[in-house]
Amino acid sequence: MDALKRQAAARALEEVRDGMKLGLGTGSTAKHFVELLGEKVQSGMKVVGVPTSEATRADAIRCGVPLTTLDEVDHLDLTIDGADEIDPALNLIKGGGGALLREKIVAAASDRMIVIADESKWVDVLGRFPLPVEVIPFGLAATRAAIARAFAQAGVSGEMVIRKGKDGHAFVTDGGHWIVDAHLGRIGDPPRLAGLLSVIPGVVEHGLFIGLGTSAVLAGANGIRVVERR
Ligand SMILES: O=C[C@H](O)[C@H](O)[C@H](O)COP(=O)(O)O
Repeated sequence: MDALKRQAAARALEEVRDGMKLGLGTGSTAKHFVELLGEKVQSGMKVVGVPTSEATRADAIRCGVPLTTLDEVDHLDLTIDGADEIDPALNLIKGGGGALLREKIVAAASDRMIVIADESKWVDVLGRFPLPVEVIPFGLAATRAAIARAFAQAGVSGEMVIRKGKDGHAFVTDGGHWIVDAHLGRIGDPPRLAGLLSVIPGVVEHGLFIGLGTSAVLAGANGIRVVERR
């Protein structure tokens, strides 16, 4: 599996050109990309990256990839990031690693987003992977009730679980928020659910990425395929 992730990362690297401003994703697949990009930088390629998490920032520094911020540059040429699920419309579930908020800000500031993954992430319908919803701890019971109402309106339902860290306490994101993982099974209309969740005051962001992925690089036992968003 790890070899497939690296193959997808290597294929995406072929799209990187000298002088590009890049969004650097988070997770085990994106980490391969950062490492391979670091090798290119060592051999002379000039790029600059905006990391989507503190973990990726540390990886990029370790690999010698020059970094900037979205305060210093207001737009990026290309973001390369992993995903937890990808559907045929290139709607995504992201946030398995808790980085969805910065990932979405960075992807939205990019001209293109290439999603890199092994084939196991490709699904007909999103939802088997629990949907991460990043929330403010204040007023959480009220926010959960509002999320449940949004689920009902979108025709989905399922258990909501507050994500725990390794220490057994609530997992805290880089932004200082908590994550509710919603076990929905099947999300029939991802854009509708995304819209309903986005207007809930206590919801900071959710893991549905709609219209952000421009292509997906999928590595499987039979090779690599590239899917462009129609
Ligand atoms: O918050 C984490 C990110 O959305 C990751 O891109 C996603 O969870 C996929 O990670 P991995 O490449 O480790 O499966």
